[in-house]
Amino acid sequence: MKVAIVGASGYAGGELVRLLLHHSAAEVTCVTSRKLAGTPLDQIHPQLKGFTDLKFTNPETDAIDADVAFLAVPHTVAMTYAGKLLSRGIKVVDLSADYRLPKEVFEKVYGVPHTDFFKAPYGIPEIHRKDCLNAKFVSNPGCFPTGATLAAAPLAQLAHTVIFDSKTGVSGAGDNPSATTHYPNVGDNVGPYKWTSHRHLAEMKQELAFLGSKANVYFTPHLVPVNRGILTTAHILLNEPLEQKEVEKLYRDFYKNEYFVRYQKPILAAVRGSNFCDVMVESEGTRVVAISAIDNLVKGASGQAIQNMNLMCGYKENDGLTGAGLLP
Ligand SMILES: NC(=O)C1=CN([C@@H]2O[C@H](COP(=O)(O)OP(=O)(O)OC[C@H]3O[C@@H](n4cnc5c(N)ncnc54)[C@H](OP(=O)(O)O)[C@@H]3O)[C@@H](O)[C@H]2O)C=CC1
Ligand SMILES: CC(=O)N[C@@H](CCC(=O)OP(=O)(O)O)C(=O)O
Repeated sequence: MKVAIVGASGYAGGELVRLLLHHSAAEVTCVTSRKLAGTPLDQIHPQLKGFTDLKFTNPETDAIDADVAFLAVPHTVAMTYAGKLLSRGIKVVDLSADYRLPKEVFEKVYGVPHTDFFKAPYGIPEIHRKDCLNAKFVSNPGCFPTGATLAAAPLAQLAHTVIFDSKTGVSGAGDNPSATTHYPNVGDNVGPYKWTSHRHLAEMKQELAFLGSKANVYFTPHLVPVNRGILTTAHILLNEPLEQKEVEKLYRDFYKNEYFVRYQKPILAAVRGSNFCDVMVESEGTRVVAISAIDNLVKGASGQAIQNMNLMCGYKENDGLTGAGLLP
């Protein structure tokens, strides 16, 4: 199966190539970058030296010859590629935010018009597996909403308030340097940002509502000096108290058939490089603290995108994704 990656010079694109090396059937045949057309991929992603001879090409949709294309480009860019690729019979997984929300919500949150909207499955397979199976297009979720939704899902219907507090690694900001990601500003520091207004809040609200929740949902992200990973602490305020063993059973049951969600103490460094989401809960009556850890570039982006490709194309859901994390 031929795979194209549009936006392969970025972090998510590089991670797609790395992970797909382990897939039983997928072969990456096209990697695009406008700025680096003609440059060998391994000059930009030296971790891939010896694994590929691919060179970057310009992302002209007519020239992309593939069975599946991943769009690892910024939001508002993906919408200029998705429809054209689909009309040529190419299945598409979009890693950007362009198809995660209804049109009017997207336009409000992102402050731009959507120029090619269509409805798409929201690719957290643990929540929307049926919609992703055999789909021609899947919208891959945001990194924060993935960790947050998986932390709160089993209690969604029993809560009146859910407060997500996340710590994220710097690779979440992509490979374009900025004052925020400048080392002296990040190192030895914890930086809250968009305290009450992060664009991912809309996805979190959407997913908890989909799970039947009527809870008020709040979210504050923090930048921490690590390259990869998101640790989310969910404060889940319940309508009625629940004992520890009841809450734990709810989580274990909810995820009992899920390969990628493990009920164990979440350690940020231990999921790095893997597609696992580790989650654990502690109850103090009407407040439950649920904590999840994911790698933002894997379960939060490229790994989950491959999980979705597997569902769309009929491969085992964990094909290419069985690698363990790293610790330390
Ligand atoms: N980093 C993360 O943790 C996560 C990222 N995502 C999403 O994945 C997508 C990629 O993210 P990331 O890899 O971090 O981003 P980067 O900024 O690291 O890379 C972006 C890529 O898109 C290409 N690109 C940019 N503009 C255009 C354009 N107009 N047309 C075609 N290609 C373009 C760039 O190459 P060139 O400019 O040379 O063409 C580059 O290859 C984004 O939508 C991001 O929001 C989702 C979840 C987590
Ligand atoms: C550290 C950092 O800046 N993280 C990014 C989110 C990561 C991401 O890529 O999310 P999208 O797919 O929705 O773009 C942010 O807070 O906007």
